[in-house]
Amino acid sequence: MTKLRIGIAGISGRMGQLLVEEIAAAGAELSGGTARRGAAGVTVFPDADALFAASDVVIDFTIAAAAEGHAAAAARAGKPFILGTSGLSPAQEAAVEVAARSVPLVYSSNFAPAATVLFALIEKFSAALPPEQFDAEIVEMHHRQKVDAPSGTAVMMGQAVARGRGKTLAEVGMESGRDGHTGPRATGPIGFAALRGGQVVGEHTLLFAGRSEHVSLTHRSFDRRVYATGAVQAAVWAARQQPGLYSMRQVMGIA
Ligand SMILES: NC(=O)C1=CN([C@@H]2O[C@H](COP(=O)(O)OP(=O)(O)OC[C@H]3O[C@@H](n4cnc5c(N)ncnc54)[C@H](OP(=O)(O)O)[C@@H]3O)[C@@H](O)[C@H]2O)C=CC1
Ligand SMILES: O=C(O)C1=N[C@H](C(=O)O)C[C@H](O)C1
Repeated sequence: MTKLRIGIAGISGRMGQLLVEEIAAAGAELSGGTARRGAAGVTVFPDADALFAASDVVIDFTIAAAAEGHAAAAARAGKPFILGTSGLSPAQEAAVEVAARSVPLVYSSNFAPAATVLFALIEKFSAALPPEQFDAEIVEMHHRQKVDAPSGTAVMMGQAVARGRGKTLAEVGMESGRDGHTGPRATGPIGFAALRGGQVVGEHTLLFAGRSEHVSLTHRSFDRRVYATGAVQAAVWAARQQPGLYSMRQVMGIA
């Protein structure tokens, strides 16, 4: 049986290096990757088009500015695409949605299984805890190298809170990085705070703060390999799908 050939955009990165190992562990074949300064021991292609030509599926953990072009390259090649990069702007996400009209595209800012389950739970909590009674606040902490804030996972948590309340995140609003004379907290918007320091892999807490009680939901990653395992699982799954934009919840079969 021929092995699934998986390529990695950003093969030299923290996630890219772990993906090399997880692709082998899954019994798939590494086609190679892209890396602007090269990478030892793997095939490095000159650009994304060459990477897609040599791959059955490509996984992207790069930066937002590059991810949009990689999604377009997926559409040109007609190959499934797994997008883990966070921090995309609304315009960049719109470009990803366009690409997903012609190829299977799994997009998630967190491929860890327990985080994926948590998004589903958050919707249920939020549907039962109305904004007039419970303020939703999200606090995240990451390693000092992280370049985007709030994290993609924090945004996905916010989206899940909004969905549970029958709205989009844009409709409920985000209050990010409060500073100075902010006035009292508004009813409805979701608060976001980002801490950066050391080598924290990823910690996220969603707090529902009511007048007389609080409930908080926390996810902690101790090893970023958990994301690489999930992304490879998504790649194997996407290779069998029709074109469309998919979530990790769909990959895992979580309603
Ligand atoms: N969805 C999830 O589960 C997870 C998502 N992430 C996200 O994945 C992304 C990458 O994280 P991480 O691996 O820690 O980051 P790194 O900085 O370690 O790696 C980023 C990679 O992107 C490449 N890159 C940078 N700029 C460009 C560019 N302009 N064009 C092409 N490639 C580029 C770099 O390669 P080079 O410089 O060699 O070209 C490098 O290999 C982040 O957005 C992060 O938030 C991280 C963990 C889990
Ligand atoms: O940059 C990281 O490291 C991580 N990024 C993702 C995010 O932005 O949520 C996932 C995880 O938190 C690690």
